[in-house]
Amino acid sequence: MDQDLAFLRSEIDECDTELVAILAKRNRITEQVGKIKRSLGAPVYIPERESQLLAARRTQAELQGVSGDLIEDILRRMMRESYQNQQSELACVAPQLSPAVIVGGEGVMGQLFARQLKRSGIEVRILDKKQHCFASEILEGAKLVLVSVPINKVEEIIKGLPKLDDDCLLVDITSIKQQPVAAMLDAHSGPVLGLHPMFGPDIEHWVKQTIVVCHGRKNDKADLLLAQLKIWGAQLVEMAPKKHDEAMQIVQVMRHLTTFVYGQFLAKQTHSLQEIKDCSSPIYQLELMMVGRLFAQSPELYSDIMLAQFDNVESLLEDYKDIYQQTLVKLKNRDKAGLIAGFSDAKSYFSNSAESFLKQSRALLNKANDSKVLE
Ligand SMILES: O=C(O)C(=O)C[C@]1(C(=O)O)C=C[C@@H](O)C=C1
Repeated sequence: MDQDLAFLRSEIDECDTELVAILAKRNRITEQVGKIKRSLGAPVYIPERESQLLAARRTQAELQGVSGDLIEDILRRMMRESYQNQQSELACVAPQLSPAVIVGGEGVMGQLFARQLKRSGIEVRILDKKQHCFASEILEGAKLVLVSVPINKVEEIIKGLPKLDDDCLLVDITSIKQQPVAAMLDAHSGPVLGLHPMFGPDIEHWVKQTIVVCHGRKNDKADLLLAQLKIWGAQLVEMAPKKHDEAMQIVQVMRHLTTFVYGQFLAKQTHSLQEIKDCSSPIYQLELMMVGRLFAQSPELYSDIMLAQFDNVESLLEDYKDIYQQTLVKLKNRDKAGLIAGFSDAKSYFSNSAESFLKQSRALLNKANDSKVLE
């Protein structure tokens, strides 16, 4: 029996060894594909190719009694490797944006943009506090000026920019959009574009990352930058600055506020994090990670994000407090019907996405469980 087990395990080792060799081969091929795409000016992310490839391999797998979901998981993970290994050198469809200046280019987001522009062959100059005295020289002849500075300094920094050439594209990446876009339109007579990358500096690649686009003063230069972002694989969502800021009040301010309060509440409890984690279901562990994640990031940045829009969220806060209060009352009164009614209100809001949320969260939970190492 022991020998049978040892033999079968050696067969598994052989399969896994072949798998490693195949993955290495696939990586080498996708790297070459990346080089060709660079010279053709093609994007990293080709959704049609991906869906065609996934469908073909799912069918093939199912015919051989292998789960289609398993193959899709593996292939998607491998495609993520492709995105990463293809982004060291990227196609350039906007050489007219060279040289580019990143104002605040020593900050983490500024560096992220600088790296990506350079990988696309665009000359990048950094203008941060250290280079302040040379601002005019650095900005001379710039075709793209990208402002990546803290929210509470953005207007002042835009106002303080020396006059830029009329054909220079002025862009900001602040997480609010109305004031910065207005300030840029005021300070510059050329093309203006507001961007809000919905991701932090720790992304491993740009594919499928969302960037909200707020047009300031449209022209070809702005279109060129958008085309370049698409080459990197970013998903662009166009929105008016006001609409964006209102959405952010919910997505960022209210969300962060809830997480912020909850994290501080947890810190006051007598149970250690380990104890809480040990008796949490996978979904709750994921939630804990999301809460913990906020506190692992820049307190400055998140305080600024909440403060920047706090004056505009008064009515949202009132709504939030009302619902909190009403729920407490229902609980105190043992009002089960009332609680159930609350469920059905929220459920109808989520209804269209309920299925896909369930599927996606199940996949995340499985992944979280897989990555657990038990001693
Ligand atoms: O076919 C390509 O263009 C690739 O870069 C390869 C690949 C893959 O890994 O299969 C990666 C990214 C694309 O979105 C599509 C497919």
